[in-house]
Amino acid sequence: MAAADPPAQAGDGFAVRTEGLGKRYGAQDAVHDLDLVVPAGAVYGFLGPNGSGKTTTIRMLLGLISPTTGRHELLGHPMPDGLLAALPRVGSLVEGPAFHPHLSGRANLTRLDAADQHADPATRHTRIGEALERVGLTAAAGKRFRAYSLGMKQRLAIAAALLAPRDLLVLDEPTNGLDPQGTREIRHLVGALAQEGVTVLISSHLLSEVEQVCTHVGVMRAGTLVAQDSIEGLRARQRAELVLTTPDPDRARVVLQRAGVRELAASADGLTGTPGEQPAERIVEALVADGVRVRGIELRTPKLEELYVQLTGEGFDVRG
Ligand SMILES: Nc1ncnc2c1ncn2[C@@H]1O[C@H](COP(=O)(O)OP(=O)(O)OP(=O)(O)O)[C@@H](O)[C@H]1O
Repeated sequence: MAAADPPAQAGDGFAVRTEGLGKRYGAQDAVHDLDLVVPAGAVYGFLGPNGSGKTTTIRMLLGLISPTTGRHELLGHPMPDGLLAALPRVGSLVEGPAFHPHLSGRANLTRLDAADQHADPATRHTRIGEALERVGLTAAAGKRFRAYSLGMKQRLAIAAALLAPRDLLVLDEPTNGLDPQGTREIRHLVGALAQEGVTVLISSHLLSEVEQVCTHVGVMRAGTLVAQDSIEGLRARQRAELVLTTPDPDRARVVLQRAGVRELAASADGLTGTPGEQPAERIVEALVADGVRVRGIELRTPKLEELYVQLTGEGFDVRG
């Protein structure tokens, strides 16, 4: 599969690139002026609350619906003209293939593979065996589809998307409705595919489900892309906060200002502020040297989740 078949060169190193892409339904902009950039080789977490426009975007990217505005490229091919050239290298899980409940996982894949006019019947058995192996369904291959857990069903759908070698895999909410174990399995699978050089675009309304596996994220809010960056880039935007607990806030304020701490604000039991270059231990030294009684000091880096809540204006569901 993709391991033995190196990814074709995506255009300028981008698997997906959109410019001013938009979709209007009546008076509603479901997606507005979208400039999405998915570097080749990335695992791109496409995040946003329900209804923020992720599925509409994915459907436009895959040519399932026509954009109202803008343009986009898929694996370097301008759409829609390059659809036939790009699509064979793109696997997707959007609505999911229709599986037959009474047939086994293997038999379902055989039906799908047989329906693909580009698939060589001579290598079908091997191809299906490899796809099942890849998603960890070899042992359950003979089980009827209806007896599969939701996680197994999702993995079978990914196996179906992997029947041909792919450079790009687009997964729309693949962890939706899965238990933590099923979610971990999908994450593990995405990580393994990325290791093989497959670019993955994975949408989710749950940051916590994709954060560990993503190299890049894009955040949608009400049809607009409100942030797009590498995970490191996003983390770098996070400003640490200094939280000082002291019964001497006035004196502490003077010392902290001198130590380069900005945006000082009174809290119930001390002060908070944004630290400058000085490390925490130097700040403590300075406070103690000036007779400030330090009951507690903490340098807190907000979690990425908090940034997303700010960006989307509403909380993501966070599974505990
Ligand atoms: N065919 C359609 N006709 C009219 N409105 C639509 C259509 N498809 C989507 N929308 C609207 O566009 C907006 C974006 O929907 P979309 O499904 O893309 O969001 P999403 O981020 O994928 O959310 P979810 O996770 O719930 O699927 C929503 O307000 C939705 O109601």
